[in-house]
Amino acid sequence: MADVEVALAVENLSLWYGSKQALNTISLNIPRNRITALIGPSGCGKSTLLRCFNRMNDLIDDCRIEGDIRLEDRSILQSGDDLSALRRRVGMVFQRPNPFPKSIYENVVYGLRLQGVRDRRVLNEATERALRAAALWPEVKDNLGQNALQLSSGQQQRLVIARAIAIEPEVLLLDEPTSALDPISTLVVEELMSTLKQHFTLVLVTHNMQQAARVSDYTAFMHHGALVEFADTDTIFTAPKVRRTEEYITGRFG
Ligand SMILES: Nc1ncnc2c1ncn2[C@@H]1O[C@H](COP(=O)(O)OP(=O)(O)OP(=O)(O)O)[C@@H](O)[C@H]1O
Repeated sequence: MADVEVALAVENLSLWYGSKQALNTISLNIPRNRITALIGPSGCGKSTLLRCFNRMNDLIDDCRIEGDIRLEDRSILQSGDDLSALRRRVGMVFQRPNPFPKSIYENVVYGLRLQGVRDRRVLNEATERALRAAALWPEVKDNLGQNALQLSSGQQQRLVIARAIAIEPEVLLLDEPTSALDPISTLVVEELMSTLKQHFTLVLVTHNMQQAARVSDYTAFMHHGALVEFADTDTIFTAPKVRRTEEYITGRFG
């Protein structure tokens, strides 16, 4: 990892839901402009760690965090911090496509309108740019006024990605973004991730080890809230250093 710059630095991060510890002293550096996959058996803490990066866990009562996360060298866990500013910099896409019941156009410009952008030309250009980047433009360019809920689920997921990137975040968090999609749409979104990393840092939670192996540059294997091994994806899948990683990727548990 000597040649890559760090987007997110996680330092001794621990998290409790009430008395239950879900993350245990995790430290790792998420490289900029790369795809980092978080893998591990159900309940190991993947989504919890992902949600720390845009402080979605703040919504949960009884959630306590120790340690630190730095985004481009500045801590994001300070209590006085502006959460909407953080979420502009760290966007998120969920398992089920969740477009708003509005037109395709209004979905894409949603974040820009919240920021007070009114200039029609700016909004139009941003819409085309985001939809092109999300590999959806050719399919929808003549129907931008159509209700987003009429799109297929694969198109909806690409629209949600367009909505997230329209405000040009630095980091895009993807929580099992293809698990509700058919195999063809899954491949389209996987190809899309590979092009998006030119502009964004991507962090991907996936249950699908083939997907992690196909699309990610780095893989973090987690178990029982701890980070067991973090390395470039080839190393994790072909020559892991820790026995538990090897047992997991060869399907011996999980
Ligand atoms: N809101 C919550 N309140 C209490 N416990 C929670 C909450 N969210 C998650 N947990 C617990 O924290 C642990 C980690 O959950 P998390 O969802 O991060 O795991 P995961 O690896 O993403 O799992 P999966 O692959 O099944 O989605 C689990 O034991 C889970 O039950």
